[in-house]
Amino acid sequence: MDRTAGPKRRGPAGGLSSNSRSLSANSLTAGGASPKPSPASSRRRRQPPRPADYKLQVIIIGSRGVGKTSLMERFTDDTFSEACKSTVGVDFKIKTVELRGKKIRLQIWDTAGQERFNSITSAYYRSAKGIVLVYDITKKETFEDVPKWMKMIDKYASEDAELLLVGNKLDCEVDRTISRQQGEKFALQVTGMRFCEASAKDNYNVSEIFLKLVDDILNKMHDVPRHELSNSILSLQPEPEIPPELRPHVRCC
Ligand SMILES: Nc1nc2c(ncn2[C@@H]2O[C@H](COP(=O)(O)OP(=O)(O)OP(=O)(O)O)[C@@H](O)[C@H]2O)c(=O)[nH]1
Repeated sequence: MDRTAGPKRRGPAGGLSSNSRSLSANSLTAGGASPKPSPASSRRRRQPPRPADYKLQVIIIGSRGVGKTSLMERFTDDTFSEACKSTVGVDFKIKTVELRGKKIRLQIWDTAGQERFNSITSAYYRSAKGIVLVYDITKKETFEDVPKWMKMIDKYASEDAELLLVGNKLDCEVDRTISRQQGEKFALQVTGMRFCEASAKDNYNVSEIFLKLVDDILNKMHDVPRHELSNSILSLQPEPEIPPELRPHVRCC
């Protein structure tokens, strides 16, 4: 499969809300003096949480130290650590998001950037409905590695997987070595690939990355009525000016 040729896939928009996996109000015990709960509260307590309408898998790939784990943890737990702990093999976290009335259980696979784990991580590409390919805007070599990661995608991922290229560490603007235009230009060459810059540290565009990906994945699924998805507009934080020649083409989240 070669994604580097052919027409661009259409980019849907998405208006959405999200919520982390949390204790349901239904799990709280009823208070009050009576040891016997009222029929209404007893009904509430027994009610199981609404099951997810969809279960989706998303994988995060990219070179060592670009911030894959940080993006995942920022999205799932709203935490950030300055410590550099290399992922060994793969790790995952789950977050449930709500998108236009649909409950989606998102399983996010965080892969090791070190090449020696490629034989392990490649096994997780096939089932991913969405792929986030990350580079570090301050480290040229991580951007130069992007074609290598594209080869992994071409080899192991489903052709239907939604792709998003992310230039992370936008908070380190002074150390930037890869311009936004370079990232956009690369994404333009790949069929249907979106592009955005983000900062796991500053929590900039992080939830947008995952929610946009989910939105795109849902758009592809037949049983979601088109009219439910057509009005979605993802609220983005303002981004730097895009040169006019690139604006109409780039699918930016
Ligand atoms: N300034 C800044 N630092 C970041 C950002 N994201 C991650 N980092 C730092 O970059 C280092 C590597 O982050 P990780 O999330 O472990 O990177 P990774 O891509 O998961 O690394 P591997 O597991 O080795 O492939 C850590 O010290 C993070 O604190 C960011 O947005 N801004």
